Amino acid sequence: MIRFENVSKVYARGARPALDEVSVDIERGEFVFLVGASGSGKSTFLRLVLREERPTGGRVYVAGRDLTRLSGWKVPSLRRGIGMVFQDFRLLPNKNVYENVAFALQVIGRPRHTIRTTVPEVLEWVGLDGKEKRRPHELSGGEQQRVAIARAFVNRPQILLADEPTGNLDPTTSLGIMRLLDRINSTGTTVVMATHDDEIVNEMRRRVVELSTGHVVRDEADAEYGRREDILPLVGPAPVLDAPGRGVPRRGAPTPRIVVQPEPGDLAAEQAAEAAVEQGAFEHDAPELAPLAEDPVDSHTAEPPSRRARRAMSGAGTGHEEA
Ligand SMILES: Nc1ncnc2c1ncn2[C@@H]1O[C@H](COP(=O)(O)OP(=O)(O)OP(=O)(O)O)[C@@H](O)[C@H]1O
Repeated sequence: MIRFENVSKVYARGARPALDEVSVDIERGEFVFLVGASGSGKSTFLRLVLREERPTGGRVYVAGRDLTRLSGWKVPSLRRGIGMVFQDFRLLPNKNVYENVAFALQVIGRPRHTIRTTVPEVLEWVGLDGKEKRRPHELSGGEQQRVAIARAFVNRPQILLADEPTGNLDPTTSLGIMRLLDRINSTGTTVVMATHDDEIVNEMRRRVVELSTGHVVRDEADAEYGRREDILPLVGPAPVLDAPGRGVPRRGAPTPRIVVQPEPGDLAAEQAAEAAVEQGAFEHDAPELAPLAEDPVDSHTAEPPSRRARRAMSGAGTGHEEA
């Protein structure tokens, strides 16, 4: 579904390559974590998949298309098949929840009756029914991220890219978001998520591609955030290694919640608008959406997140059983 062949990217003012001879093959339906220190090249990787940037060397293939040769007028059709979720949500502040999601369908020319049925369905699926009329500033961070995910998924893309989607959320809220992404993945959508969240990666145990100064230094199935020796604390008591999420220092501590006003050139809006020009790129048969059961939005459970995470990720309530 996504193939990088010896891909290098040197930015015009970049001192060193942001990516250097990177080769990665991601199959249809995979869930892949992109990890690595700040500046290691994760966002650059995602931008190349979206054709926001072009490689300076090598080839990038997405859904069988060679993006290095893709003409500009075909880029909207490429992006129509890719949903994108960001750390800072990027919702339209003057539109309510329903309108934020409906907008993504309006700009690609979906008929009104389709929008009227699809939007409530996807909002229920992400756990936001009853909140359709709220504006982004009336929602918690986790709820805003659910709106952003609904907007990215409403057109049923083949690929969902997420750049630090839990970066502004607390661990329990992050877990709800991960369950949602897991569930989206279980419908057949390929998910690639850049993250610093070691707890999430360790709980999910999916494929991990680790970048370091633009090189792939690890590509491992069912993996943890870092190698064991990398996540031991330098000082203090030894962590309890048989209790995931406990005693392991978090690298990506949550930052305060923020609501970002989209720039005039907001990518999501731009993507959607561009997509209106182009039709029919990545249609695929998506399974029926069932509501996301029993997953409280921003739950304030007294249960420790790590215990809840283990239970959720190990089967009960992952959403797989309902799909
Ligand atoms: N537009 C740009 N122009 C010049 N250099 C850039 C540009 N974008 C990124 N870089 C550089 O490319 C390298 C990789 O950046 P990138 O944003 O891909 O890293 P990252 O792993 O996503 O980092 P973070 O985790 O902080 O988001 C960094 O050295 C960065 O300074």
